[in-house]
Parts: sequence; structure tokens; C-alpha cells
Amino acid sequence: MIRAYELTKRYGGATVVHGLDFTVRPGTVTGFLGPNGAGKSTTMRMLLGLDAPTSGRSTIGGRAYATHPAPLTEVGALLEARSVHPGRTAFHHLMALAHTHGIPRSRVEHVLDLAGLTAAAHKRVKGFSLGMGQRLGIAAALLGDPATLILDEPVNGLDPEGVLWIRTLLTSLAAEGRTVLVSSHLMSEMALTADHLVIIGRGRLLADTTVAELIRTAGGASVKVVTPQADTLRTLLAGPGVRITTGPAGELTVHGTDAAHIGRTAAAHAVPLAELTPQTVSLEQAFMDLTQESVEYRTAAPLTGAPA
Ligand SMILES: Nc1ncnc2c1ncn2[C@@H]1O[C@H](COP(=O)(O)OP(=O)(O)OP(=O)(O)O)[C@@H](O)[C@H]1O
Repeated sequence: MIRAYELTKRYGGATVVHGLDFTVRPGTVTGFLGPNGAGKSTTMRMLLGLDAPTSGRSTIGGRAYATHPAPLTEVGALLEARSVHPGRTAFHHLMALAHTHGIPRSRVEHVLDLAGLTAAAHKRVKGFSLGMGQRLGIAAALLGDPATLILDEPVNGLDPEGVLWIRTLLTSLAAEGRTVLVSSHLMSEMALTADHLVIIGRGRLLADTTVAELIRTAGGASVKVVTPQADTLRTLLAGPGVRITTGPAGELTVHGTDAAHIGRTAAAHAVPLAELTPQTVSLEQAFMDLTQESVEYRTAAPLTGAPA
């Protein structure tokens, strides 16, 4: 379990992490989400004892990271900056790490295999692509078979096969009961990988929730119905908990019931349907709504209309 207690980091006059309080539980993948510059890397660095908080504290497995006697076997971490000697091979890089913790060569070979790097194990790291570097970083994080993993943007630079690999890997590591915290600025990626989300913007906690709950609070699922008898269907569907909005050309958006019920009701009363489409709110939209006040680097709105 990872706990952050009122974590705060100030650089000069700027507070980049602001009283962050959250818990990351074992057995699920927790996505740490926020726009560029939100403070994700800074928070992760504080969790790992690489940056000292201005105030607040954090624990991993009940104690501060720095007090773990053999940190590699407790916490595996991948941070954005690469810290591999470019002249070393992948194998030698991992062996050097393994030596510091008495980890056997067989484990090095195992993690190289897990990361799909066996064929490249004896190539120098300076010749690695961004994706191969990420794979090596993940192999290093897994080296000590840790109970907790903290990975900063692990899909960065990975090709589609690599993205799928990391998703499957993280899910299976969590299923083994490990605590997995993984950062991203992409909601679409996290929606596929994480069960739980800790969302921050400008260093502040915006949401600590599940993917399913985020969909619900963002407006929940609805059903789009198109019928030439919109008024009739509207009356037939009205009931407790059902909310219906009317659009143009016989379009209804129905909240609070499902497509099967609407279809049955329409059929029972011979109301013809031109369309019956279940809709889920776009998580991307929910994320943008949540973080719109806290986006650090905003793209200018597209120009519309004819040039002056
Ligand atoms: N060493 C530092 N000195 C001064 N400011 C810093 C330092 N490190 C980070 N910052 C600032 O803190 C803020 C948060 O940065 P951080 O890298 O933690 O964000 P992030 O959420 O990881 O962003 P990204 O998704 O772009 O990686 C940024 O405004 C950044 O400029």
C-alpha cells in the first residue's frame, strides 16, 4: 500500500504539489493521471525519496521508502529520466543492479525475457530505441520481484505491441496482489489499464475514484433513440429515475433506463424506432471537464471563420 499524507512541494515561489492525500491499494492498477505539468513526476519522486517534500510525508508498505533496507525488493520504479550508462549492455546494467541486492543471474535473465529483451540483452544501451529503453526500465523495476511498482509514463515510446504488453503485464502484476501505481497524461490509456484513478491538476487532487464511478458522475450512460413518435415514447418511458431530453428530428436522449427496456416498451406499443443506441460518456471528455481549470499548457483555440 502507498500512502501520501498532505504531500506538498514548492520550488521557489511555485507550489507544484499541493497537500496531496491519497492511498494506493494492492491488487488493482491505480492510474495517476493529470495534464502535462500537473505534478505527477514530482509526486512519484517524493514517494521514492528522490525529492524531499516541503511538507507532508509518504509511506510504502507502512514506512518511508528511504528506510527500506533492500528497496529494489520492496519497490520497483520507472522514472522518466533514463539513468542507464549508455556504454553498458542491457544485461550488464541489470547485473550491476542485481549485485547490489544479491539477486541471482537467473532473475536477470527472467526479467529480460519478461520485457522481451532477450535478443537485445547484449547490445549496448546507447543503440536502444525509446521503446527498448522503456522495456529495460521496466525490466529493472521488476528485478527485485517487488510488492509495489511505481511507473512514470511506462507506455512512452512503446509501439502498439508494447502498449498491449505493458497493459497485460500491469494487470497480471496487480492480480498477484501487488500495488501498482502508473502515471499517464492520457485518459484513454488509463481507462484501458487502470481500475482506480487518482487524478491531479496543478498539484491538487481532483478525483480519487474508479473508472466506472467517473463515468457515472460525468453524466452516466444514456441511450439515444430516434423515432417519428417521440412524444408518445417520451410519455411511455416516463417514470421514477428516468430523465429524457428531446433533440431535433425525433431524437430523445434517455438517462436512467437501458436500451433493452426502451426497445421492449416501443415494441409493446407499436412505436417504430429509427435508432436505438446505448452511449457512454467519453472518459476523455470527463477528464477534460475535470481538469479544464488546471491545464498548464493549453493549445490555442482553433481559429474559426474566414481570415480577416
Ligand atoms: N526541479 C524543479 N525545479 C523547478 N520546477 C520544477 C522542478 N521539477 C518540476 N518542476 C515544475 O513542477 C511542475 C510539475 O512538474 P512534473 O514534472 O511533476 O509534472 P508532470 O505531471 O509529471 O508532467 P508531465 O506529464 O509533463 O511529465 C511543472 O510546472 C514543472 O515545471
